[in-house]
Amino acid sequence: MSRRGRGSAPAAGPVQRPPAGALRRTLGVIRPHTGGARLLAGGGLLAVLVEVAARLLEPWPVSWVVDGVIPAVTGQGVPPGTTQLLVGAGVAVLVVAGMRAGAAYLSTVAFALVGARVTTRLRAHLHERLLGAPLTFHETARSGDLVQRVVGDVGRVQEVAVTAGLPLFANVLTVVGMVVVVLVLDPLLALVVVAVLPLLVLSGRTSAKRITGASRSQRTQEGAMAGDAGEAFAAVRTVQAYGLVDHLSARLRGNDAKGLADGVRTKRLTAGLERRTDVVVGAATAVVLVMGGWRVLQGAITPGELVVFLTYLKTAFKPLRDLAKHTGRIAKAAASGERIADALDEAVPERDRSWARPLRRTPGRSLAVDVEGLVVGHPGRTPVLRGADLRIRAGETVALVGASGAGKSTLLQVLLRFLEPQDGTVRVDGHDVTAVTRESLRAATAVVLQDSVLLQGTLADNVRLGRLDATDAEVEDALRRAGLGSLLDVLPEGLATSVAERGATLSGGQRQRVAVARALLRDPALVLLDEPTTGLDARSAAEVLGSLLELSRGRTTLLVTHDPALLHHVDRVVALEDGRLVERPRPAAPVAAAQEVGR
Ligand SMILES: Nc1ncnc2c1ncn2[C@@H]1O[C@H](COP(=O)(O)OP(=O)(O)OP(=O)(O)O)[C@@H](O)[C@H]1O
Repeated sequence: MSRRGRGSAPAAGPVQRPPAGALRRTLGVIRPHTGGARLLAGGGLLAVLVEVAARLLEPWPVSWVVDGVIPAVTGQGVPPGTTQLLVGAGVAVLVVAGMRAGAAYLSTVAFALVGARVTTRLRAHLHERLLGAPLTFHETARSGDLVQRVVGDVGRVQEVAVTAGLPLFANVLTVVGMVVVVLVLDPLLALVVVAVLPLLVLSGRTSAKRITGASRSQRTQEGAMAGDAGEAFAAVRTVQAYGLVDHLSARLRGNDAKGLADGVRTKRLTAGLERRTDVVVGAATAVVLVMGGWRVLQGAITPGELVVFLTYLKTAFKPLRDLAKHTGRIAKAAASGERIADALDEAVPERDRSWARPLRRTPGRSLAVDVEGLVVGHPGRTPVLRGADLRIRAGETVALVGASGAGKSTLLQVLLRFLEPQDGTVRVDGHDVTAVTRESLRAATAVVLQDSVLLQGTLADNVRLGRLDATDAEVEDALRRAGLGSLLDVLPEGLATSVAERGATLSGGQRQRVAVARALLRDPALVLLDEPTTGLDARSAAEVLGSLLELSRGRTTLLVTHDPALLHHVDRVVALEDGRLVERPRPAAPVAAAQEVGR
């Protein structure tokens, strides 16, 4: 990933983007996924309002008691109805406490549910978008960093939205409510409280900017680290064989240290903000205490009302201190939200042309392929194919040979629409590939690559990736046709045998045949094979060859290979030379073929 450091160039130091922008982008990312959770959010909001009202009512029974008992304390006798007042105050405290507890519980549950629903949708959307992104995107992105965004960053946004966003919202409402009540009681005293607020907002804003910057940098480091770790685990055999464990661990430690430094900076900034808030609020309390006492002496307010003032200030203390704490956490979540927004912005799905139509195919019928004057290259590079022509009749098998880097795999990428022709045309069954939908073209095609990837799951699950609705019988038939019948017979759990991640528990040849079984299940009209036997020993290669012949029989097949043994079995051989395709005689014997390919 490029622009804002998809792990490659971590953004460090001062902030490049104001937190308001980061926060706005985060909210923009969340908003489309809130549909359906709005009713629940509305209920949660109502509960928050009730909780805020309870918080505002809380000190009033105390005020009644203070004002009620003062005459007795000052020797003016016990006013009538004092007992009822005391009992009433006690009941009121109980009612308000119950109201507050119930409302707080309901709002927490409601917002936790909203958070979970929205997050599930956002995560699924991000995952789908990234998985469907063009290969050019994935060529520069690091998979570990993308995983970090899908799992870690989305999780952090959710966690903070529920545990900080909600309290922050309730706290802001509480402070506003308190200011209103205090204004009604004594505008002069209220002025002191109101004067403090802009100070707090200003200091919060500046700190939030810095915290977002440090958090963003920390998250980028974490993404880079996830990228490093993901690559290392994926290549664990090479890492151990080359004795690279210490080297790669040291690299991870280096990245970790940089990330931790940013983490400490974030903590320092947050702690600074919280302590500044303490001092400002403490100063405001001192002023209210002095001025409040003076106003009571003047008779402007009652002692009970002064108690309300002071209780409000004490109660406001907590929201304000929390406000500082939550500002920091929200700034961190905004940094995560930005990373999600960046990924969504950059992983723009490839759109089919507006006139593109699905490729219609009749089951069992193959498709002819016509390549005419094809010019194509990788983004930012000079074209690899420069005027290539090729015609493959329906059902024909053509081998494509050529030196390493000649552009053989590039041609397959064009046939799969991973790359767009810069000039010339590629037709499948007479239709220009750019005028058919990618989905239908790929649905008609099966691919077997040099190193077939298996996913965690059972053997059947892995074959079924070729066609998700295939029955067990169809899966078994495909495996047997791919030459894995004897393996299936000796496996105690048969189709239900677990396959380790990336197929580590199968041999290279078996993995390739599972991939062929997967392709067979698709009943493809076009088969693309990219060096399917490379890296296998002679015996495994011969076994895989058998399954490949079964797959290509009667199907239009383009086979990229360096393996002379495969060339006997094809109808024609074409070679890629200087960006063009030239017909070659089909070798008569493996030795001759080897010489031919090795030219
Ligand atoms: N994603 C990419 N981005 C930029 N250049 C690329 C990319 N993939 C391949 N290339 C370049 O395009 C050229 C053709 O590559 P391609 O993989 O098609 O060759 P090939 O004939 O299949 O080679 P091999 O037999 O070694 O697999 C090479 O010079 C390669 O460096």
